[in-house]
Formats: sequence, C-alpha cells, structure tokens
Amino acid sequence: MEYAIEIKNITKSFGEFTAVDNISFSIPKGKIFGFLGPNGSGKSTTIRMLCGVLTPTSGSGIVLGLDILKEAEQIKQSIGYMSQKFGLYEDLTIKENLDFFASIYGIPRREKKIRIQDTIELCGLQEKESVLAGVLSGGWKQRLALGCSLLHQPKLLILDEPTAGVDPVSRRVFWGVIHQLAKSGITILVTTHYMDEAESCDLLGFIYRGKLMQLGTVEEIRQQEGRQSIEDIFISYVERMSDIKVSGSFMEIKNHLD
Ligand SMILES: Nc1ncnc2c1ncn2[C@@H]1O[C@H](COP(=O)(O)OP(=O)(O)OP(=O)(O)O)[C@@H](O)[C@H]1O
Repeated sequence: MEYAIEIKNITKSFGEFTAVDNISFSIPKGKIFGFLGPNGSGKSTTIRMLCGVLTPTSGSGIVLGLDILKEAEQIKQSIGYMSQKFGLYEDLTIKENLDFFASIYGIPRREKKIRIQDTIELCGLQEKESVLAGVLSGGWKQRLALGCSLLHQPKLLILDEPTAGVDPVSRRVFWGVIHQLAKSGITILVTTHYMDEAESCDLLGFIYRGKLMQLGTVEEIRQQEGRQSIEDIFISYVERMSDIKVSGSFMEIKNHLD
C-alpha cells in the first residue's frame, strides 16, 4: 500500500512539557483521516511537524515521499493547508482572491485562468465570483479558503477545523467537496469537533494529552469499544486517561437540572 503520511515515534517537547508523545501512524493515499482530540491534546503540534513547520524532538516521518527532518521546505510547497483562520483578503472578490493566491504559488499565467475556473466549479463558487470576500457568509468563505489552498494542486490537504462556526447546510456542501477530492486521489487530514463529520472519514485517530489513544476505521473502533456512538467512545478515552467525569448525554445534563 502507498502512504501519503508515515510518521514513526514522533515526540515534541516544549521544555519539560511533552505536547506530542511518541506517536506513530500511516495514512494511505486517497483516504480521509479524521484527527480527533480535545482542545490542547496535540493535534496542531502534530500537524505542524507533518507540514515541516516544526522540528520533532525525536522520531521520523515521510510525507508525500519527503523526509520531514531533511526536506521540510519541499513538504511546505507540496501540501495544501487550510485553517479556521485562513487569511482571505476581504476587500478582494472571490475571483481576485483566487488570482492573488495563484500568483503567490507561482502558477504560470497561461495556466492560471483554467485553474481558477476549475477551482470555482469544484468548490461551488459560481454566481458569486465578483462578490467581495468580506460580505460572504461563513460557508462561502470556507469554500473560498479551500479553493485557495487547492490552486497549486496538492496531493495532501490538511484541514484544521475547517467547518468551525459554519452552518449545517454549508458543512454538508463542504464535505461533499472533501469526498470528491478524496475520490480524485488526494489524501486529506482533517481535524474536527463534529462527530458526524468524523464518522464519514475513512480512518480516525484519537489523540489525548499527546498520546495516540486509537487508530482505525469507524467500524473497527466501534467493534473494539463495543459502542456505536463515536462521541461516547471519544469521551470514554478522556475519562479513562483522567479524573474527569463527563455527563453521559445532554439529556442527562438537562434532566439532572429539572
Ligand atoms: N510553542 C509552544 N510552546 C509551549 N507549549 C506549546 C507550544 N505549542 C503548543 N503548546 C502546548 O502544547 C499542547 C498541545 O497544543 P496543540 O495546539 O497541539 O493542541 P490542539 O489539540 O491542536 O488543540 P486545539 O484543538 O485547541 O487547537 C497545549 O498544551 C499547548 O499549550
């Protein structure tokens, strides 16, 4: 099997504090990997190491065939990255934003027009091409940000909480594009706090306090834990690893107060 990401025994310490603790995983090409974990568990630190932005304290990794320790610059140029706080230019239109990012990526002028048009279609940005990014709704902004991160045709796309604060309809439209990209062979690593999104991933990894607690398909994880709800499984990891007791359900919280 060919892998887009292979990391082995990666650790990152900041002084005495270990943010990522000896984690290993391999993600096959063309799969959607959902990287889950509570706030502060080590997701972004792991991602920064995969992108070649942060050097691990120990461990090794290959991303798109490139060594994260020795070929960090090439990795940065080969991947697409989109975060919740993606920097769109609000006083430029959709098309002008795409044009601007295409120039940053150094896409030749003759190719630029066709790439921009393809991106507009793929991300469902038709009809509002001449609208300023600043007046777009959250869902449209996220799709435009996704489009900007795809212009250089990356084989690996990293999405850090791409749908945070986006309405349910826009989330589904967004995930439609994600699945389409995976089908075309692009590997996707996505972090999310939405469990319905997690359930539609090909593979899931749970990280907590810097340790990888679980890695597998949704079905494998359900069978192993003997439960259906990914959210309950997620919470059980947190409870197992800490003294925190989390309420069983939102109904339990409500009934407790009644
Ligand atoms: N440069 C740094 N120096 C010191 N500590 C850091 C640094 N970067 C991250 N940390 C710490 O490492 C831990 C993991 O942070 P990280 O941002 O990787 O978590 P996360 O899972 O991405 O959280 P979130 O969902 O909130 O983005 C946190 O306790 C954070 O404060």
